[in-house]
Amino acid sequence: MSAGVLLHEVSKSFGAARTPALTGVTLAVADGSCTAILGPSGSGKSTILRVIAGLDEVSGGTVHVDGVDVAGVPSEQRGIGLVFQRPLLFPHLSVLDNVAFSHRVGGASRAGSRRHAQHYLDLVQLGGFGGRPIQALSGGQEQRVAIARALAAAPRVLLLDEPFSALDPALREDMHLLLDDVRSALSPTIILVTHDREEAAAVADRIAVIHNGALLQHDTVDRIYHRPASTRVSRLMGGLNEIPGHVHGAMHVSPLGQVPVSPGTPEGPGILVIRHEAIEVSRCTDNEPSASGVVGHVSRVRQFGPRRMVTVTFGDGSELFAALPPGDGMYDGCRVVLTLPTEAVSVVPR
Ligand SMILES: Nc1ncnc2c1ncn2[C@@H]1O[C@H](COP(=O)(O)OP(=O)(O)OP(=O)(O)O)[C@@H](O)[C@H]1O
Repeated sequence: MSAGVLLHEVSKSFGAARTPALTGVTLAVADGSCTAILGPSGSGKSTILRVIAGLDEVSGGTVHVDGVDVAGVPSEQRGIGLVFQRPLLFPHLSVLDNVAFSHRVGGASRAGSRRHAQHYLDLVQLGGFGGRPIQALSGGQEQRVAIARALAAAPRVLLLDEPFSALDPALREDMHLLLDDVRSALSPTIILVTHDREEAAAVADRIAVIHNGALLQHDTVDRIYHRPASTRVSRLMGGLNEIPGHVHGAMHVSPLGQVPVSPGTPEGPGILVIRHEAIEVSRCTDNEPSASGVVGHVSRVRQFGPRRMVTVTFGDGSELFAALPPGDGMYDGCRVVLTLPTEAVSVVPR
C-alpha cells in the first residue's frame, strides 16, 4: 500500500551553516506517483529525502506521509524504503538473505522470509542469483538487489537517492525499465533524486526543480520542459533560447518579430523561452519575410551527440539555437526560416 507525501514550508539548517539547506519547501507527491527531484549539486535534493525519511529533522514546517504528520516518528516506523547511490548491501549475507532481511527482522521464519524475498528477486530479474555472495555481483546487479531489498520491506514510499548514477548508460536504461516494471507491479510512491534531466524525464510523472534549497517548480515532465516558470528552470532543463521582449495581445514582440504565445500569457515585459528541439528549421528560398516563422542566417553548425545544432543570427544580433533535421548537411551560412510551435514557446518574467 503506497502513500502520498506532503512537505509544507519545510526548512532545514545544519548547525552554524550560513545558508539553510532548505527554505520554505512545499511539495505534494501523490500516492502512487513518481516525482524526480532535479537540481545542481548542493541544492538540497538529498536533504529533502532525508527529512522525509526521518534521517534529519526539519528546522521548520511539516512532513506528512499518508496524511499523518511524521514529526517525532522514528525513521524505521515511517514506512519508507531508501536506496542510495552505493547499494550498501550486507557483505556477510547471500543475495537472498539480503532481500529477506527486513522480513526476518520483523519476526518471519527463515523459510518464510526467503520465499518472500524470492518474489522480489524475481521482480528485479535476479531470480536465479539468490545463493550468490554479494561479492559475486556486478554494480548493476547490486543495485537491483538493493531495490529488491527496499521493496521487500513493503514501503509505502520508496526514496531513491541517485541510485543509478554510478552505472553505465546501457545499465541505467535497464534500470529505468526496471522501475517501470516495479511501478506496474506494486505502484509505490517514488521520489527519485537525480541530477540527470533525461533520467528524470524517462522515469518520473513530475519533476521538482530545486535550487539553493528552494523549490522552483513541481510540474509534469512536459510542462517543466515547455512551460518553465523562470529562466532558471528553463536553463536547468537544458533550455538555450531566451529572447527579451514584451507581450501584447497573445503575441511576444521582440527584435525577432511577433511570436504567438498561449492565450492568457500576462501582458508586459517577458522573456520568450523556446525549446531548441521543437524549432523547425527550413531553408528560406526567397528574400521575403516569412508569414509562418522568423528568418535569420545560420552562423554556426555544431555536432551535438547524434544531432546537429545550428546557431541562427538575426538582424539585431540576437541568436536562437535549433536542432537540425537529420540528413541534410548544407546549412552553413544559409538563410533559414524557423517555425516556433506554440506548444514549445512560453514567456517567463524578466
Ligand atoms: N549533515 C550536514 N551537515 C552540514 N551541512 C550539510 C549536511 N548535509 C547537507 N549539508 C549541506 O546542505 C546543502 C544541501 O546538501 P544536499 O546533500 O541536500 O545537496 P544535493 O542537492 O543532494 O547535492 P549533491 O547533488 O551534490 O548530492 C549543501 O550545502 C550541504 O553542504
